[in-house]
Amino acid sequence: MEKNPDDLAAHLLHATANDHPDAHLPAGLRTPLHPEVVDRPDEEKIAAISKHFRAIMLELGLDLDDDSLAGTPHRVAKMFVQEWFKGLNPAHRPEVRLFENRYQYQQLLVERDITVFSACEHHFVPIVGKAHVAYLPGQHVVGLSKLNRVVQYYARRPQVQERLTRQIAEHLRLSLGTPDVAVYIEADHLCVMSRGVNDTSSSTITSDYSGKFLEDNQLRNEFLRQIGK
Ligand SMILES: Nc1nc2c(ncn2[C@@H]2O[C@H](COP(=O)(O)OP(=O)(O)OP(=O)(O)O)[C@@H](O)[C@H]2O)c(=O)[nH]1
Ligand SMILES: [Zn+2]
Repeated sequence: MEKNPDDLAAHLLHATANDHPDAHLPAGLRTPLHPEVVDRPDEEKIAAISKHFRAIMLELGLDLDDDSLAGTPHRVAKMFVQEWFKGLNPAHRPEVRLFENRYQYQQLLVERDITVFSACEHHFVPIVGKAHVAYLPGQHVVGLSKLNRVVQYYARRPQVQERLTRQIAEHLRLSLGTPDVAVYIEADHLCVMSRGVNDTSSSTITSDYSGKFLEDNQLRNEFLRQIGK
């Protein structure tokens, strides 16, 4: 039985300010958030982060009066709030628009090579990679760009790749109203490449298969073939 794709939209519509922004996801998949800070306006967050980052730069011994460095605390704060971590703000959660599947397209649909820019939550350095997502349409098809937008929404947070993969898969299952979803992410972690073990050649692969992708090896292999694996 297909779940009504309006369920997620209805839930989000009725979510109150006190709800966790990931309240639609199972508890273990929610990004750990501090309840009092989530609702602060962007301008307040940028001002506070800017102040703290300035202190970090001073501790490093940098001259904040230098004309090239003077604006850096504000630049970094703006980048964190409005770009790198914009997925922490539920105002940026994409609306997943569905269309009636009048043409009865029922084969595999793959959106491949979706750019992933994220950040490792342990070291706050970039995770860069590609996501490949697929689903089997039922009564509805999704506007293609919404698949990219869902990936980007969850990527633009401090992350671990496993949770990112599972959040995307769960969100797609809910919003598409089908369990037949596959998510595959391959990414380079700057925390592994540029420090610690300093390994510039290893990369990390994660995947999430559900519904027919779990039951049907042929379908899963076709997905993997289509993404060049
Ligand atoms: N499971 C998982 N681990 C990650 C991810 N990104 C980074 N890590 C790891 O998080 C771990 C943090 O381990 P710690 O031992 O606390 O940190 P550390 O001393 O900086 O570790 P090293 O990187 O080994 O120097 C490291 O092993 C990282 O490689 C991710 O997406 N998933
Ligand atoms: Zn890291």
